[in-house]
Amino acid sequence: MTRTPYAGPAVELRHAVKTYGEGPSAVTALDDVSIAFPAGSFTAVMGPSGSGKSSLLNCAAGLDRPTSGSVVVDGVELTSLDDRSLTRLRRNRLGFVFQAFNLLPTLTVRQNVLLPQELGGRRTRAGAVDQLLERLGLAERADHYPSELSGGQQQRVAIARALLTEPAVIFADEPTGALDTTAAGEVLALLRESASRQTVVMVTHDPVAAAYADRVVFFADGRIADVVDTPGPEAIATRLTQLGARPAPHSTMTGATR
Ligand SMILES: Nc1ncnc2c1ncn2[C@@H]1O[C@H](COP(=O)(O)OP(=O)(O)OP(=O)(O)O)[C@@H](O)[C@H]1O
Repeated sequence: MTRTPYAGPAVELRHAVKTYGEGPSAVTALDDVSIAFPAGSFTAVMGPSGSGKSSLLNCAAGLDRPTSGSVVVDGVELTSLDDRSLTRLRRNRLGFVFQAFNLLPTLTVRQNVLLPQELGGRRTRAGAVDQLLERLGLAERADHYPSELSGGQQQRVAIARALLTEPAVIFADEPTGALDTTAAGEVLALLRESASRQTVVMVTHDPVAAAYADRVVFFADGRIADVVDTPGPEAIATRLTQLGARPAPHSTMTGATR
């Protein structure tokens, strides 16, 4: 079946509200949030701890459902999908990269990259994994195990795994949180490069990491406090401090930016 390309934003939240709990102890993590992530863009989401970044990511990626409002991903209204269809859309159209690389230690690099496809019972085009590993500088590592790789290499394997299905959107949650400055720079450059084909939405506490994005969305108290196009790390750090965030413990502010 051919799919008509969808011309709208890759991800859009409309009046999204996310409330945890009920009554007086209820917490509003997303307070009427409307935002669109254009196709092919790279957006960093920042804000103080508890400001709603993970809630945004989880709702935008269909890992959680908003209490009210709507989420449209790649032209599909997520709130209208049952759990099975949502899982299928996540598998086929979305990629995920987390701080913990989430690789299986008993599988090689190649097997780790292929695992989601195989679990989903799908075939992979011959040569697709090798091409991807080549592109990500991992060609020599295809038959190695995660314990034989550096942190940066492991995260690149996780990115290869996320890219294999050529998803519409990559959601990254603190992808450089466990990496040193050099490895973080390599991973961020890869995400940047991917953003020409995929849309990337990345939650980070690190102003240097955020400076790789096309724009930074700042959250405070469950609302969007600011959206800034291509700010530098210093401007990002200043805005974060104004919003009440403490400096990130693992910030790579001392390292080079793009
Ligand atoms: N499952 C949950 N149950 C109850 N409250 C929750 C739950 N998840 C998040 N919250 C609350 O919702 C608010 C927003 O949380 P969220 O995790 O989205 O923030 P965050 O910006 O990602 O924070 P951090 O930077 O610390 O990860 C916080 O007050 C948090 O305590």
